[in-house]
Amino acid sequence: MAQALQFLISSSASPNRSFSNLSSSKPSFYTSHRRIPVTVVRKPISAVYSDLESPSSRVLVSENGKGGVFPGMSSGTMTSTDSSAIEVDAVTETELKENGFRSTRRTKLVCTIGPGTCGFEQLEALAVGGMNVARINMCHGTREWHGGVIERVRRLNEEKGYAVAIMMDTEGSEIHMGDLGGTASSAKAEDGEIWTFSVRAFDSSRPERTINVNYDGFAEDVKVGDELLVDGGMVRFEVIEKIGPDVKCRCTDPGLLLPRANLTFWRDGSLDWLDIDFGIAEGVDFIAISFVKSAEVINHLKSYIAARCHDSDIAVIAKIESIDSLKNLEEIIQASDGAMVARGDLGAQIPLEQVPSAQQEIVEVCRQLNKPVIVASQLLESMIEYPTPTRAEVADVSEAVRQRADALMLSGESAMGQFPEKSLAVLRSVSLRIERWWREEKRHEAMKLSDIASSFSDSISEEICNSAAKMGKHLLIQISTGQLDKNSATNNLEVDALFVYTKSGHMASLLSRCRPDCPIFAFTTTTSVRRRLNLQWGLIPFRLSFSDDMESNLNRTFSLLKARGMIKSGDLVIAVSDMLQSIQVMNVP
Ligand SMILES: Nc1ncnc2c1ncn2[C@@H]1O[C@H](COP(=O)(O)OP(=O)(O)O)[C@@H](O)[C@H]1O
Ligand SMILES: C=C(OP(=O)(O)O)C(=O)O
Ligand SMILES: [K+]
Ligand SMILES: [Mg+2]
Repeated sequence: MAQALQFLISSSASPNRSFSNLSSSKPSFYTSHRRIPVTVVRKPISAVYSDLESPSSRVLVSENGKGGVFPGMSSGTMTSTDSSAIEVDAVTETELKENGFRSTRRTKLVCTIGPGTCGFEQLEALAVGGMNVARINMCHGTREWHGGVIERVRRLNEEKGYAVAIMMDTEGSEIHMGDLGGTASSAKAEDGEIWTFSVRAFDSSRPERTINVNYDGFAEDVKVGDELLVDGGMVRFEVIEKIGPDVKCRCTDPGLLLPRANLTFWRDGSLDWLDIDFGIAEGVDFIAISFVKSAEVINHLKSYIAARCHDSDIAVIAKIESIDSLKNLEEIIQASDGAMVARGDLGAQIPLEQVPSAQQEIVEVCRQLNKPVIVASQLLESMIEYPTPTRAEVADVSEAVRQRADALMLSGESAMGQFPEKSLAVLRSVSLRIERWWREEKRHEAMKLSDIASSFSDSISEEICNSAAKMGKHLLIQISTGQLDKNSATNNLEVDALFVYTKSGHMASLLSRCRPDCPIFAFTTTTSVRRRLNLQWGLIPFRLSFSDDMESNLNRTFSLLKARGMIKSGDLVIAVSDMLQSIQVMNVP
C-alpha cells in the first residue's frame, strides 16, 4: 500500500500533542538552525484520505485562465456555489496536461497596453499568450481611455475566466515645470508670494511670477488647499485659487525654482499623485510609482490607499529609475510591495554601462526582502518594428530570467508595436527554455536568504517555507535512507509540486522567494490576492474557499484537479498551510 508521510511542524512547545503513532526522528534534510519541533507521522494513505468525502460547497478557480466546463457537465450548471464546478486557466491547464508540472513557466509577463492592444480581442490574445499583468501607463492617453481598458480586462476576466491583474503606472512626479521664460536659469520664490502655475502656452509676453506646467490636466486635477512641492520639497506652495488654466499658489517655503523641476502634490497631509484617486476608484491591483526618491513617499502613499480602500488592497510598486532611488534602494524596497527596474529612465540618469549591475543589485535586494521585481524597458525593442528579436535582445531577456526576476515587462512592443503577440511569445519561449536549461543543469548558485520575519509566527512560516522548498530538492536522499517507504519509491522521486493554502498570500510569496525547482500551486480565498500573486515567480494561483481542515482541503483540491487531468495519482506533492503551519508530504491518491 502506498504511504503518505506527514511532517507536521508545530509552533507549540509540546509537539507530541495528539498524535499517537509518532516517530520522534527528525528528518535529516531538516537543517533548520531554529528550534521548531518537527514531528514525523506515519499514516497509511487510506487513513489520510478517509475523511475526504466531506460535502463541499466550495469552488476552485484558477488564475489567468479561461473558464472550462467540468467533464460531463453542461456550462449551465456552473455556478459559484456548485461544488463540482471548476474554472481553470486554459493556458496553465494545457501546459500541465501536456508537459507536466515541472514545465510550467515560472517567470511572469507584464504587457503595457496601448493603442495596438486595447481592444477586447487583442487583450484576449495577450491573455492566451501568457500575459499575467496588464499595465496602463498614465503618461499617455486619457483617463477615459484607460478606464475603457480596465473595463475590458475586467470583462475578459469575467466572461472568459481569466484573472489578469491590472497595474496602473503613474505619471507621478514626471509632472514638471517648463522653462522659466527668457534666459532665466533660475528664479527665487519668497515666502508669501503669489505665483501662477499654468498650462497655457505663452509667447514672449509671459506675466511675472508665472510658471508653465507640462501636464494638460493639471488645473483640473489640483484642488484648492493642496500643497505643491517643487523638486521634492525644495520649495513649497499652497494652492489658493483656480482660474481656468491658471492655478494661483502662495509660497509657504521659499527657495530657488529651477527650469523643468519636478512637481508633486500633498493633499490632506498625504502625497497625492494625480492618478492615484483614479486607480483607487477603479480598484486596480498594482500602482507603480515613477521616480520614487525615498521610502517616505511609499509610506505616505500606502497610508493614503489604506485610508481610502477598505475591502481591497492595492500593492505599491516602486519604480527604480533615478539616482536617489538607487541611493535609498533598501529602504524603498522594504517600504514597497514590489519594485520595477525601470531601465528606460534609469539609463538616462546613470551611465548606461552601470545599468546591468544596478539591475542585478535591485533583483537581489528584492529577493532578499521578499518583494516581487519586474525587469522593464527595451527587452525586445526592435520588435516594435520587426517580427523577430535581435540575438542581443534574446540574451538580455535570458539574463533577466537567469537572475530569476519575478517578471519581465513589454513597453512599446505591446503598446504600439507591430508585433505585440509575437513579442509576448518570445518572452514566453525564452523564459521556458532558460528556466528549464538552468534547472536541468543545476546551475543556479544557491542564494543565502537572510531571515526576514518580524514576529515569531512569521519566522515559523518562513522556516516552513524554506524547509518545504529544500525538501523538494532533497526528498530523494531521504527515501533512500529510509525516511519514506522504499516500496513506494518509483524511479522518479522528484517532488512534482508545492501546494500552499494561504489567505493573505504571504506564505505563497515566501515559497516563491526560495525559487524551488517545482511549481507552486497557491490556493487563496480572495480574487484580489489571487490576481496579485500572479506577479510572483513560480506561483500558479487558484481561488479556493478552504477550511481549517487541511485533509479535507487537500482531498477536495486533489479530486478537482484530478478530474481536470491537471494532476494524477502518484504525483508527489508537498503541502504547506498558514492556518496550521504544517508541512505534509504525500502522493496524490
Ligand atoms: N495609453 C497609450 N496611448 C498611446 N500610446 C501609448 C499608450 N501607452 C503607451 N503608449 C506608447 O507606447 C510607448 C511605450 O510605452 P511606455 O514605455 O509605457 O512609455 P514611455 O515611452 O513614455 O516610457 C510610448 O512611448 C507611447 O508611444
Ligand atoms: C518603465 C519605465 O517608466 P516609463 O515607461 O513610465 O517611463 C522606464 O523608465 O523604464
Ligand atoms: K509612467
Ligand atoms: Mg520611466
